[in-house]
Amino acid sequence: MEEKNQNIVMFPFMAQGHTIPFLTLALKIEKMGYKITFVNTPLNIKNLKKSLPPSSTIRLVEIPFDSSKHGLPPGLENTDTVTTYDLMLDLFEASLSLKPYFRNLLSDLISGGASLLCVITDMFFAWTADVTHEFGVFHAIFSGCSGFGLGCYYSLWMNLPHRKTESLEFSLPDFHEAGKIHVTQLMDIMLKADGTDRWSRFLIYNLSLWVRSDAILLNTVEEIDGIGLSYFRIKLGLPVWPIGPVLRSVDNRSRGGKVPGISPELCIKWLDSKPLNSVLYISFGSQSTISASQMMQLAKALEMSGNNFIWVVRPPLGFDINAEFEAEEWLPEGFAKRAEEQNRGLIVTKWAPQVEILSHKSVAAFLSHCGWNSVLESLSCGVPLIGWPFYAEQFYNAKLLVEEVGVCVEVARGTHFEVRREDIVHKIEMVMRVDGKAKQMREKACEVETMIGDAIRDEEDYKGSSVKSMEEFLNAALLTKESKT
Ligand SMILES: O=c1ccn([C@@H]2O[C@H](COP(=O)(O)OP(=O)(O)O[C@H]3O[C@H](CO)[C@@H](O)[C@H](O)[C@H]3O)[C@@H](O)[C@H]2O)c(=O)[nH]1
Repeated sequence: MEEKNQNIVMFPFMAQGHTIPFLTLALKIEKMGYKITFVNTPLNIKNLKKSLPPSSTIRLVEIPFDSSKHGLPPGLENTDTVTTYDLMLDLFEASLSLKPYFRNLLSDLISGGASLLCVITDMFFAWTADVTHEFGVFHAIFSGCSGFGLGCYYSLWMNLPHRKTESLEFSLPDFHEAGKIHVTQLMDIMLKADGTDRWSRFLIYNLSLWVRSDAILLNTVEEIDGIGLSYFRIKLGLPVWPIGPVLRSVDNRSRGGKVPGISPELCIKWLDSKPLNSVLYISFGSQSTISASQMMQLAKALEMSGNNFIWVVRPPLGFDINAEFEAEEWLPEGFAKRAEEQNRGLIVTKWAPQVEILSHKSVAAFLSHCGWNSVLESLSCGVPLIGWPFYAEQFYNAKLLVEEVGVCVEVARGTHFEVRREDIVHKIEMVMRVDGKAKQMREKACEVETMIGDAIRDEEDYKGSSVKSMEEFLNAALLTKESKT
């Protein structure tokens, strides 16, 4: 690796779903020879220290933040410990106070002699673009979301189209290519939004500032996400570079401090004992869970379908998500015992080695909330999905996978949805069978696996689309730097 005397400042929003992809990207850019300064609030920096490999030279830098000055509970610096949307919004609004400190931080870096190539910040920190430009430095926004999912999210907040129709289904005025959106694909805060409420005000202010950046980087792949990428290219008039998949390594360090509920070795041993394409993997990302009644229906569906499964369980909604899992209370009587005795199911509490599981040839399908990292990890292994999106852009990720890519069937929407075990069984069979639609989906997922593999191929005579995008981004930042000196 050629050492480059160039600094890149990276600054994610204070949420695990944001810090993890940022850190993964930081580790990738570090390997390319750049020096990384990774900025966050004090408590987040403390936690991030545990996630860095010992060999990393990434510099973790604190930006001052005192939650109690913003009416937040003491020590609240991350959405992980947030229990209500109101509190989350308080944290979003409080993050605007970081502006002068961020300016000082850049000023100190530059006056300290650092050669600053660019600043990469979160989609919720678009105000950093103007601050960065004060120093004549290139600014990019990075998001771990898909172009399609984020495009729908962006357009919905900017236009609030559901407020202008009585219909349950509607198009996005500036993103017709996305097709129809159904009201069940809107989070509660969006359903209630009218443009004057606090959420609308914060988000519309923030999203309107995206055009001030110099580029958008997305953890996605041109070949599967062209519709969303085109939307942003036209809408913002900026380069939009798909640089994904930037995936966590199987080394679980970057899991954000979560304790694994099972070792990868045990998991693999269990999977080794199962036939090819026979296991359903079920997990709802890093911080989500389902309701107690949904959990019961899902468990009963798993018994009815008779398939092998690995299920990452967490206490249901309304309980502390980090508490011990009470199988007797939240699962049907004797469910866990039967799964173990019949050697049919592995119930994992807290955290599973997801990347290892999805890479195993016994895994046939993934029942997922369609968080974009999970989607990329699944498709990178050619595993089709059963979608159960909960919130944010997950609804539109599922839409992309069902309607455009053809690698997913949707089983439920949201955490209030009354899901029936028969419907779950039907969807599991649709994806797990060896013939019919299941076969088509598996073939399509394998095609997508190849596309993703090609996108990140970096050989002397071939550079994949994501490799080229990363190069174009770094060259653009360098050109800006050279033009200012
Ligand atoms: O037991 C587990 C559970 C999760 N993971 C990992 O945790 C990550 C979860 O990411 P993702 O699937 O994207 O889910 P969230 O954590 O919910 O993701 C947030 O961030 C995503 C990317 O920005 C958005 O698409 C989602 O809407 C948002 O909730 C993945 O890398 C998984 O491999 C594990 O390794 N083991």
